[in-house]
Amino acid sequence: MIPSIPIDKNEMLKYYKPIAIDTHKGIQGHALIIGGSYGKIGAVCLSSKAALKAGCGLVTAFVPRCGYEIVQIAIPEVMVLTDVKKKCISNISFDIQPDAIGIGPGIGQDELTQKTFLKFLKNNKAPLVIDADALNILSKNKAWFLLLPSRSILTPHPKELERLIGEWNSEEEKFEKTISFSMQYHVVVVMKGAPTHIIDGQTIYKNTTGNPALATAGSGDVLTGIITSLLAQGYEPLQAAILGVYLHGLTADIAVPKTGFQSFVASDIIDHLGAAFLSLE
Ligand SMILES: NC(=O)C1=CN([C@@H]2O[C@H](COP(=O)(O)OP(=O)(O)OC[C@H]3O[C@@H](n4cnc5c(N)ncnc54)[C@H](O)[C@@H]3O)[C@@H](O)[C@H]2O)[C@@H](O)CC1
Ligand SMILES: Nc1ncnc2c1ncn2[C@@H]1O[C@H](COP(=O)(O)OP(=O)(O)O)[C@@H](O)[C@H]1O
Ligand SMILES: [Mg+2]
Repeated sequence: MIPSIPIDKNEMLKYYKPIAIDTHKGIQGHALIIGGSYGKIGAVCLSSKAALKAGCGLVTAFVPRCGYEIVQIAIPEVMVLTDVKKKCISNISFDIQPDAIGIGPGIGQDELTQKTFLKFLKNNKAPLVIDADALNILSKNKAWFLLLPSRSILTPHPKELERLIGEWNSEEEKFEKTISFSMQYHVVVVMKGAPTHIIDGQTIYKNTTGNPALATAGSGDVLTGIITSLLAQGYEPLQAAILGVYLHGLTADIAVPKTGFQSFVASDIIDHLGAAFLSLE
């Protein structure tokens, strides 16, 4: 047994900050979600909507041109910026100042996308959540890890983790390698799975919420949106990762008695975020 700290309601109540009575959208956090490619704009819709529903004041999505109408129609509350290219992201450029950026859902691995991702990392100062193909691009270009802001949050599923740290022969070895990785690059690693563990240097946190209903397309894209939102609202990276993973899992625990396991989809996570937050009040 690997010693870990349970992520449960008691732990959450240490971190959770209720919304201030006099807040307004301008100080409630602005999250930017960068992602999407032809056929995978849905990933950005899920992340962006989740970011809003996790409490951000403002959310902007940066997508290829083919995603413009899709995001505007799917989620009118989200602002949209578009790349010059139609089907993939080729030039990440914006004149807003987001409080946190989530990058990767549905972004693909086109050569142009890889190039602009490098340029983005060289210039970026905002706190980051890195997911999906942005992780896969980093795995292919390991020198780029050094460009990540300290305390960036990485959210790999097991296959993405293997691409990042290499194969392991036992659970112990998987944790050892992830701990070394977290310490080497000063990043928080959300090791998604059943259950999800969060690694911050030598400390391991183990989530206690969630169930197999979450084994559904887009479930990780929603998690990226939630964590980016919490980061934009001023939670410290480790707290944003822990609270995000806890709330994400809790939505499935709340929803399953109504939806069953089979018919629970990623949008149900978003729909049950309100109930998950209320359980902390
Ligand atoms: N509606 C959409 O637009 C969607 C877009 N998506 C995007 O699609 C792209 C590809 O993502 P994928 O994750 O499917 O592709 P990957 O190739 O990264 O991962 C799929 C592989 O990982 C393995 N894997 C995944 N979870 C695992 C687990 N818990 N244990 C063991 N093996 C596991 C699978 O068996 C498969 O071999 C990403 O950019 C993602 O954001 C997906 O999130 C699905 C929904
Ligand atoms: N059996 C399970 N029990 C609990 N959580 C699960 C289970 N299967 C998947 N999940 C969760 O669902 C999410 C899946 O993320 P990911 O594989 O990135 O999905 P996608 O890329 O389709 O959005 C992770 O948060 C993971 O922990
Ligand atoms: Mg994913």
